[in-house]
Amino acid sequence: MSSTLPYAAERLAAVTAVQLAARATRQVQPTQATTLLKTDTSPVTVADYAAQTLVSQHLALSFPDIPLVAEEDAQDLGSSASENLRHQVLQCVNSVLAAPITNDQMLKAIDRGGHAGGPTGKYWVLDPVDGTKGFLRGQQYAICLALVEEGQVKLGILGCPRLPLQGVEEGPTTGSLVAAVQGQGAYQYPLNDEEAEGKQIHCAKPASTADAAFCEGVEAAHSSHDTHAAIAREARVTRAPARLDSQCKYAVVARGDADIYLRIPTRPGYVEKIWDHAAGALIVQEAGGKVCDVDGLPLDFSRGRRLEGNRGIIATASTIHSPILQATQSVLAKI
Ligand SMILES: Nc1ncnc2c1ncn2[C@@H]1O[C@H](COP(=O)(O)OS(=O)(=O)O)[C@@H](OP(=O)(O)O)[C@H]1O
Ligand SMILES: [Mg+2]
Repeated sequence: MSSTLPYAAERLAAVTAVQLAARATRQVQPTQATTLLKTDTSPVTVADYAAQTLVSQHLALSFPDIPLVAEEDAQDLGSSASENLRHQVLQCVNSVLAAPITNDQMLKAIDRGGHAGGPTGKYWVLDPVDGTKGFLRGQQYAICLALVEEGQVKLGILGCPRLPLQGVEEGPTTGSLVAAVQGQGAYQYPLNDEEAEGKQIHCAKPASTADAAFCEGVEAAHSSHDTHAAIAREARVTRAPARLDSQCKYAVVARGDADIYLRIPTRPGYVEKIWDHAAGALIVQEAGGKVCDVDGLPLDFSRGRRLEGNRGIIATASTIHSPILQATQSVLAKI
């Protein structure tokens, strides 16, 4: 891609950062990954901290003045009880760096991620290991990085180490990297193959919802499988859903391996985090798809670290967007 295109320098730095982080996470054995439970009881592992360190550090080299909104902070890692974990994270980080960093540099890099987000300026948005539960099960996860400017997502990268270049099935793979810049389309590459020619990807164009394939998260606590099934019945979707962790769901919709990603909240009160959606939503839109919340509103990334103005997520091929939104609203009206 020509270096004169808008956001070319940011894209290059972001892709390299994600590749570096993906290489580090691949060295962590999921079943033996040292894991902490955060205050919200969600898990965080050596891979999450290593990936956040590497992405934050790499971005700061080229763009020291662009702040970072990222999922993790170094508070738990800094405590004396976490010395063993801290040591493992530093080892993992330094195993992929030509010039090793120190413990203090690692903690500082992680804590660069505390930016508040919001409607003005430029900031990076990072989920270092999205789908941590999938990572721990040996299933899908993704390193997700976006650039937001004046509240709009301009750039999105998904590094998906366990996602084959085609299809939604698990299997031995070198992984996929999917990238989009606003107005420039969405592209896919083999993960970690810098030389490879990118392939432009597009959402499928199913003629009707009856031909459509939908996907959803694995964890029933993160979105309501029952409500998704009711929406599928209402919209006459006949195929069983594929279940995948992480923003790999956006990637498979963007390349036409699925047509619908539903994420309907299981309980009132959960507000989605911007790092769980920024990169993926742009990628689906740049592949020709549509993304909105259950009220049909565009996702508003300008409201801070969470999507304060939205409820749930619907990402679909554009040909079936309206019937899926209608079916969602009709089902939710009856609950
Ligand atoms: N209650 C609830 N509702 C909705 N979302 C929640 C909820 N709790 C957590 N999270 C966030 O879900 C992120 C993982 O999403 P997934 O799509 O991978 O979920 S699933 O496991 O496949 O169902 C996960 O991201 P990671 O922590 O990066 O894995 C969380 O940010
Ligand atoms: Mg996440």
